[in-house]
Amino acid sequence: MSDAEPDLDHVAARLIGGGINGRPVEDTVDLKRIEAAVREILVAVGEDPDRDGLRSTPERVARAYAEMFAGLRVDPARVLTTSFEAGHDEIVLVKDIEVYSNCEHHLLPFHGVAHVGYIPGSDGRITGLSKLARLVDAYARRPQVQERLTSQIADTMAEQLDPRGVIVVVDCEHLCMSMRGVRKPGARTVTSAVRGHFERSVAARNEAMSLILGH
Ligand SMILES: Nc1nc2c(ncn2[C@@H]2O[C@H](COP(=O)(O)OP(=O)(O)OP(=O)(O)O)[C@@H](O)[C@H]2O)c(=O)[nH]1
Ligand SMILES: [Zn+2]
Repeated sequence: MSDAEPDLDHVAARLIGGGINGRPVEDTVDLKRIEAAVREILVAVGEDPDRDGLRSTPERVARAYAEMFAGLRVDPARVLTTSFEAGHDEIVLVKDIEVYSNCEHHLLPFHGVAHVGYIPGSDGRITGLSKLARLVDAYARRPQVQERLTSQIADTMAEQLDPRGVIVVVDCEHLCMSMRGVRKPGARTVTSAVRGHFERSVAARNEAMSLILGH
């Protein structure tokens, strides 16, 4: 057992509020393999992986990757299991949830916010607000594309909350477009996914969008 494993358990457990799908961390994250790969990359770019500043870098990167990709070890459906009786049948919206993810094309970060809303089902049951932010994390902490991140959040809410409608808007800057390649810092990508009532009703979509935009 390496020293890092309890940390990984802790990270994954924090993401979902307990449990990591019953699978031990060492089944899903091979820290030693990441370390070896990072060492290879350092050699390949012309660095000396044994110089003072870089000696612990492969190990640090392995731990960072395990944290950034902890969502791969989380069952997102289990994040939304806490629900409360509230008799609320209007929009519930959590906005400006910070998103940190990595694009699966370049393994470079994309960063921004998610706005996540739903209209409870006919039983009026609601979920804990923090669980919506945990759900965003569970999908963001994987190699991702923003479109899939957006629809996965919406689909899991639609399946688990049995709501009348779901709306998810994600607004991010992709570092693969800023610091390399086309080099357009500041360009933002906005994606949305609507389910149920929000698909059918322009008025409901407009209401949610004005809450998101703060009008
Ligand atoms: N649709 C979508 N594209 C993404 C996302 N993240 C990165 N990309 C894009 O993925 C594409 C990969 O394009 P490729 O031509 O295979 O790779 P590349 O030569 O590195 O492309 P450039 O970034 O244009 O230099 C780029 O256009 C990226 O901007 C995302 O979340 N969604
Ligand atoms: Zn990219």
